[in-house]
Amino acid sequence: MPLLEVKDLRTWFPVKRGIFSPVRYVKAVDGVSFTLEKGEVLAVIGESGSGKTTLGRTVLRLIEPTGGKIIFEGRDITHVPEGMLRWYRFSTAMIFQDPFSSLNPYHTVQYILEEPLILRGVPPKERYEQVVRALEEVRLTPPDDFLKKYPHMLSGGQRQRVGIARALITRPKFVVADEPVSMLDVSIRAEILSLMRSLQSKYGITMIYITHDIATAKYLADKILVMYAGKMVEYGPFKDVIKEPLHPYTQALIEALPDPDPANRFKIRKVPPGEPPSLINPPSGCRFHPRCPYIIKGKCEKEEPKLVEIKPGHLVACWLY
Ligand SMILES: Nc1ncnc2c1ncn2[C@@H]1O[C@H](COP(=O)(O)OP(=O)(O)OP(=O)(O)O)[C@@H](O)[C@H]1O
Repeated sequence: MPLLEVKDLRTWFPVKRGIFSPVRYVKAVDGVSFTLEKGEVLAVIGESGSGKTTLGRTVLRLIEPTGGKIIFEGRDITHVPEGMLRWYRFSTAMIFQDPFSSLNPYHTVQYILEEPLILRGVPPKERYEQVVRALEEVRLTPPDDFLKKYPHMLSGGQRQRVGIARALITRPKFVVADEPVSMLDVSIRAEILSLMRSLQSKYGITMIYITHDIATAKYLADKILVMYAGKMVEYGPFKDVIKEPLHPYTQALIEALPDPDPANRFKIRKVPPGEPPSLINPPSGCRFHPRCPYIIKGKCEKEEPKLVEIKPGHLVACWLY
């Protein structure tokens, strides 16, 4: 049994312009499906506004889904009321993008780490021991140097280590990490991602890693799900997708990676120009068609492509296949 199954998930936000105008929807997540076995990491990739954060928050049931199903450990939790979600809250955690605003500035590191344990009724002595161990695990050592500090006394990287320690201190089974390194200095990103990978594999945590930067996914991802304008356009094992990206959008994301070879620096790349489309009024047919270099006129702008399995576990939604 997979740890997490997400089927045709939809999260639409109603928007109303005036009293008499009809309600329209921002279709932030529009038909996303994937499966995660225990200990697997799924990277969710896409440009800003493609619905990645909404997907992560919906799966954590921080946003009410509009449709589809979320099944965790075989239990359908899609619309379970908050009062009955305690066990799910205790099994899950989130690592946030912004380590500057996600930690309470008035609390010490010790309290920030203790708080989730207090909520779970862990006695004080055990709490202290777990906090010290958590600081050691995220390499904030010696722990005594950090216990009494406040977030503003730490660097960005140190704060994100506290954020990771806080998310993992309760040993969650499933974690959503939303752009955890995008606000950090480039020089420390790899270190933080490697730390996350080592803790994730040590504790067999199942994880969704959200990023707009496909290059950072290599540190963590077993699988990859590429989102464009609320839709999943490609999904499969990380190695297969990177080696042979099928969707023109995935190909563009991979080509847009900085090339370490200076000889290739001035090579013209196939990055499709333009902006991600509006989610209130998305393009007809394939949502990517206005930017696609391989558009099939008369088809792509009219009919929406369905996901098809090209190789075992490797799916793409594109009329080229
Ligand atoms: N509560 C809300 N009400 C209305 N629209 C929303 C709400 N939350 C998100 N949206 C819209 O949903 C779309 C997807 O947003 P989301 O934050 O999920 O994208 P993202 O891919 O995570 O982008 P980013 O990387 O910029 O966070 C955006 O158009 C956003 O404006």
